[in-house]
This record gives sequence, structure tokens and C-alpha cells, in this order.
Amino acid sequence: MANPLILEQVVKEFGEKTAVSEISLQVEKGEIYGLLGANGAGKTTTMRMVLGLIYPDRGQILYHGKPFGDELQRGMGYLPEERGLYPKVKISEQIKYLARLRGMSASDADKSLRYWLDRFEVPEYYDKKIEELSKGNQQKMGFIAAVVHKPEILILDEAFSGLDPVNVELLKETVIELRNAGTSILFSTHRMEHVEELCRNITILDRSKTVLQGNLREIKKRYPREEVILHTTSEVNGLEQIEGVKAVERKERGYKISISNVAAAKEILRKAMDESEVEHFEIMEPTLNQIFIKEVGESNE
Ligand SMILES: Nc1ncnc2c1ncn2[C@@H]1O[C@H](COP(=O)(O)OP(=O)(O)OP(=O)(O)O)[C@@H](O)[C@H]1O
Repeated sequence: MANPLILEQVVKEFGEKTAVSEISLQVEKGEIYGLLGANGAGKTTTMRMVLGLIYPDRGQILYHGKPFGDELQRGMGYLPEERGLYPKVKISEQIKYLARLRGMSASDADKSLRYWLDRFEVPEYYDKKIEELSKGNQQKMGFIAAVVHKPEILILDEAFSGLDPVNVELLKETVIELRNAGTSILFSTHRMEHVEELCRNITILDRSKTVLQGNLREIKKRYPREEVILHTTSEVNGLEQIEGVKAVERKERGYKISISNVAAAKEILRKAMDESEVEHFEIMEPTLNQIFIKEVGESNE
């Protein structure tokens, strides 16, 4: 069966401005796909096209192998970056209304809404208005509005921004549960650690263009390891003098050392073992944050 969501060379222009140029990607069933990029890179525009809110100028978007149609909208959920719910309407009214629009029966919509309010430990919000809630709690209601009808494809644009750490964890757990239940999730964020935790495949956009794409594990393997973490029982002198060592940072429990080649790492370990006792030695994989800055930073220079 075709993947739930496929973008093929999708282009969007606003007048002279190309917001998205030839993006291609595929989101599989039960995966969280990361869409990353600096401000203005084209993430929201891409998501709005996936939702059928705006149309591509070229290329195509396929849902289970088919182009966009009314019935498809029912299978999608969207948490917009900006808040999308009416401030003065009762939460239960508007979320149930949205669920019914997307094909749920009144009783299923009610059941599902109550399930989610309980899940987020705020059953009393059923009778409240959005304007009565804090910003973070409004965001949680936006999330419920996106998932209340059990969509197959879920679009999350900066879903965790503005939430406190406890609520970030809560939403993260929920997103993982939805993925495990088979939901295909297109996820945009500026928080690289969330991508590292959640996403299998990623696309990094830079000023409308795809600059990096693929499986996150494999991408990380392609980048050189340029950092060593070393913990020893006593001080090790002269690490800076080793060939290939670029910088040595003293940390609470040892050293963080930037290197330009693997030979330097071996030499660091040898010296540390000669002069002290090594408690921990690790040649670190680059973080996604470092990769992002490398790709997006360099092309902006
Ligand atoms: N309706 C529009 N009319 C004209 N230009 C637009 C429109 N929507 C987006 N753009 C432009 O397209 C580019 C991509 O914008 P988009 O909102 O997709 O970026 P983004 O990656 O979501 O950024 P951010 O991280 O800041 O949310 C920007 O330069 C933006 O100014």
C-alpha cells in the first residue's frame, strides 16, 4: 500500500518569492517525520499545502497514493503554530463541532473529547472558554482539537512551543502513543533535542530548499566525530598540545575536547591512561544541533 503521505517536487511561490522549492518526502504509517529549518525556511508553507489550505504551484501531494479530496480532510489533524480556536466559545462546543465536521458522530466526538481532557487531567475544561485558560493550556486544547477525530495524518507545527517542561513531556508521550497506534506525523520544531528523541527521518529546509534529508541515524553516521568526553580521577596536563586537538574545555567531571581527526582521540586516551585513571572516554556523535548549524549556518555565510 502507498505511504500515507507523499510529496513529489512540490513548489510554492508567492509572487517573486519562492517559499518552498521542489520538496519531496514520504511519511510512512506510524512514523514521526521531522521538518526542520530556520525561520522563514518554508516549513509552515509546506504544512499548509499538505493540509490543502493552499495549493502547490508545481509538483504533487499524494495521500495514500491519491491526490487531495474532501474525504481526505477528515483523516487529517492540524495544530497550527498560531492558536486556532475561538477565545469566546465553550471548549466542548467548538472541539465537538470540529470533530463532527471531520466525520465523527456526536456521541463519539463527546467520548473522544472527554477521553483527552481526562488524559490531560483537566476534565473541568469541558465547560470553559479558551480565553479563560493560560497560553500553555490553550495550546493543549489546540492539540486535542487536532487529534479528537483520530486522524491518520497529524500535522504538528511547533506543537511544544510555549509549554512548561511537564507539559512538554505529557505531549511528547502522547505523540509517541499516537505514532505507536499507527498515526503518521509531520512534525516541525526548532528544538533539535525533540527531533533526536522523536523522529526517524528528517528534512532540513534552508530558504525554501532541501539541504539535508534522510534517516536521522544514518545522517549522523555520515558526519565526522569531532568531540571527545573524558573523565579522569586526576588532572591530565597538556591535552592542548596533542596534534589534532582544537580546543579543551574543563568540565565539572572532566574534559570536553574538540578534535579534527580520530588519531587525536587515540592520543588523548593514551595520554590520559598514562597520567591518570580513565573513568569515562567517549568519541561523541555530532548532535543534530551541530549538524543543523553546519548545514544551515554554512549556506547562509
Ligand atoms: N502568504 C504569503 N505571502 C507571501 N509570502 C509568504 C506567505 N506565506 C509565507 N511567505 C514567505 O514564505 C517564506 C516561508 O515561510 P514559512 O512560514 O513557510 O516559514 P517557516 O519555515 O514556517 O518559518 P518559521 O520557523 O519562522 O515559522 C517566508 O519568506 C515567508 O515570508
